[in-house]
Amino acid sequence: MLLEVLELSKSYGTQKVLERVNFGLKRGELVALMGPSGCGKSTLAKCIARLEPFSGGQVLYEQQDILQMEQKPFRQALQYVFQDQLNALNPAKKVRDLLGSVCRRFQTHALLNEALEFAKLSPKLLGRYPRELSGGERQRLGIARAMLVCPEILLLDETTSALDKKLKHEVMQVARTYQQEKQTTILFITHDQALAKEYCERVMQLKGGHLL
Ligand SMILES: Nc1ncnc2c1ncn2[C@@H]1O[C@H](COP(=O)(O)OP(=O)(O)OP(=O)(O)O)[C@@H](O)[C@H]1O
Repeated sequence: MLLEVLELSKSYGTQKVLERVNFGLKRGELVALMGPSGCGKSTLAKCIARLEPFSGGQVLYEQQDILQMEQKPFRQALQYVFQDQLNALNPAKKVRDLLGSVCRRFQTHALLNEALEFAKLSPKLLGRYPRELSGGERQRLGIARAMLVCPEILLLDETTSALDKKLKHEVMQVARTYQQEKQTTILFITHDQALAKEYCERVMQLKGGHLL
């Protein structure tokens, strides 16, 4: 297993959101995480991405406890793409700089064109601010930024929910091509059962704090 979630529990105050959740992700898998609104899907992804502390259990990446990993190798291993890209992207930076800062940080300039192509983003958009993009373009920009890091694991949190049918499929095709070519492991959080069935190898259901 590339990633193992063991007995993961998480509460916000007195509200128990996740109770002893267990699952594993193999290298190169595209897996959907579904469940009713508010059941804890984003919370689970954020715990795995170290964006939320968890109350119990462990997450192992290649058998290492993620909480023991240094920040840089951890970010290199795992990228989380937020649901709300308008808030996730720095509004003062143009697309070129938003992508460039990732390239500089990870010295992967050669990947810029590849990421643009993968994400079906026109180079014409490089001079625009995030607010000057459509919702779909912003979502794809979020994915392109994460791709530039070349992570082993991508967590896509409802990256298609605000999009129309055609764009949903475009985003999923981008994700699946990337997964197949790079053997990236993708956890795709969605409410869209048809999309999950069409693109994902398996579907996990979260309900009442447990995986069914
Ligand atoms: N920072 C927070 N502080 C307190 N409670 C929170 C916080 N974040 C989420 N919650 C609560 O935890 C529960 C799970 O939220 P979460 O966002 O993980 O659900 P979700 O399954 O991703 O929902 P959705 O499908 O609607 O996006 C909800 O009851 C939510 O109100």
